[in-house]
Amino acid sequence: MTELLTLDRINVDIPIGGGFMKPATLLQAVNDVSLTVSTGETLALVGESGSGKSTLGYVVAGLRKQTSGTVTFKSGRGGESDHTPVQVIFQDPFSALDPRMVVGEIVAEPLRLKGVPSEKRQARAVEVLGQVGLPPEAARRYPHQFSGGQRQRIAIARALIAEPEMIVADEPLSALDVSIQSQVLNLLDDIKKQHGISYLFISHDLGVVRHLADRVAVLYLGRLMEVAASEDVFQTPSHPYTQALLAAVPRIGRGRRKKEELLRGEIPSPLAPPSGCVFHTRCPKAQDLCKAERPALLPAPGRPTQLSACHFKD
Ligand SMILES: Nc1ncnc2c1ncn2[C@@H]1O[C@H](COP(=O)(O)OP(=O)(O)OP(=O)(O)O)[C@@H](O)[C@H]1O
Repeated sequence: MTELLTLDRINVDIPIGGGFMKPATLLQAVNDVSLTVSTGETLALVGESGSGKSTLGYVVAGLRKQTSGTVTFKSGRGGESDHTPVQVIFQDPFSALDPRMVVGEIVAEPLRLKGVPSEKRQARAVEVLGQVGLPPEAARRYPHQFSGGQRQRIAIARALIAEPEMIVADEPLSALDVSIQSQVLNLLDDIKKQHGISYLFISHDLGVVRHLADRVAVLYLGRLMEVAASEDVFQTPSHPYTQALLAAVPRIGRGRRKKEELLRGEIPSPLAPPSGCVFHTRCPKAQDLCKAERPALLPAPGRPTQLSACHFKD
């Protein structure tokens, strides 16, 4: 597989507070993140709230500028330039759709911006609505006339019409009823197979991630803790933080372990991240070295493709 997206040492620092003669404090929302996503691959970004998943997704989608580091796309479409490489699907499909426009116009909006004539736009809109399981009449209705799951389908159609090579999906299922989530999940899976699109899939739901992701990147306080194939992350997690995240997921027959057995204390303030390994304040394996030195993201023992940023990894 060829690498479609390469992130090289991405940092996003957000200035907080400050004022006249008073410097702002820099919040390191994303810190030194390097990752690749191949053509047709789904990379999931996981981690607790505030770990920097959305901020990194916005950088990939071009919605936010990184403070330093580079984002490179290598299109698999050779000489073609008339396409948008990345589209985004957000968590809340209602606020993402303009309530005053009919669905056909909403879906065709990316083509309007490119100057595609109206008739051609509408025909394409009906075509992509069909691809997400909505009838041609949907084009003439308004967003409020649809259910949450249907609205997320409309958002997916709007992303598809631009023929992206990658979709950044930021918690695309979490605002939907549980009964609808698996339908939208299956649709995303089908689209990937049919169109060979890559996903950067942001989710805190590890069950969904296990179903959809080829590889998983685990973030904590803006830093990468572990990056590996999905089955390695779920079957033999290497980093103590990944192990704690997985152990907190209830499984049939064995329940959920107590949170305090897994993660000590609260997540530290991102404005004052711990020294060395940022996870050391909550880690059951932490030793003096962890306070002093930041561990590099390196292969786990005997597992060359499973990268883990821990001095004492399994
Ligand atoms: N515009 C902003 N102003 C101030 N702080 C911000 C801003 N955007 C992000 N942050 C901070 O950056 C850090 C990373 O936030 P981000 O939303 O990327 O995390 P996340 O993992 O996506 O969390 P969630 O799952 O809650 O969406 C957090 O500490 C957040 O408070």
